[in-house]
Amino acid sequence: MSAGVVVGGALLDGGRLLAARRTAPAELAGRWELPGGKVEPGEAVPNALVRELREELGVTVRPLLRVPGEWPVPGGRMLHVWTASVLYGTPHPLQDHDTLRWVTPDEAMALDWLDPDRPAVAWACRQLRTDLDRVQPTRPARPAR
Ligand SMILES: Nc1nc2c([nH]c(=O)n2[C@H]2C[C@H](O)[C@@H](COP(=O)(O)OP(=O)(O)OP(=O)(O)O)O2)c(=O)[nH]1
Repeated sequence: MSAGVVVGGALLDGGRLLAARRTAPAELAGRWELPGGKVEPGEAVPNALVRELREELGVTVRPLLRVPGEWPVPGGRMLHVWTASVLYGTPHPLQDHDTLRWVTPDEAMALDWLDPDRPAVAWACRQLRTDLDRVQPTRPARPAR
C-alpha cells in the first residue's frame, strides 16, 4: 500500500549520505531531511522517489533497498525510506531545500534531522560504516624471514 506515504531517499555515494536542509514550512525550516515527498495515489513508492528527486534535486536515481520500518510524519502519513544511488546528474537544491551536504556517518549523526528521519538515518549510517569496513585495505602480512 502506498496511500498516505512520504518517501525519503537515503542517497549514498562514496561512503557519504546526502542531507538536505528544508526551507518550509516555518516550523521545519533549517532542519535536515532525506529528500523526497508524498507518494501519489496508485504510485509505487520507489517510482515516487525517482519522480520527487528529479523535481527537487534534478537527478535520476536508482532506488536500492527499503530501510526496514516506517515512521509517522505530520498530517497522518508514514515515512518510508529507501537507499538509492545517483544514476545521472549532480544534485542541486532546486526545490524545498536551501542547501545539500554529502556527509560521513559521523557528520550525519551530528545534524539536526527531522525527528521521524532519525532511525532511518542511523540505519543508513550503519550500512555506510559496514561498507567502508569491507573496502578497508587489510594490512599486508609481514614477509617471513
Ligand atoms: N520529503 C520528506 N519529508 C519528510 C521527511 N521527514 C519528515 O518528517 N517529512 C515530513 C515533512 C512534511 O510534513 C511531509 C512531506 O512533505 P513534502 O513537503 O516533502 O512533500 P511534497 O514534496 O510531496 O510536497 P507538496 O506536494 O505537499 O508541496 O513529511 C523526509 O525525510 N523527507
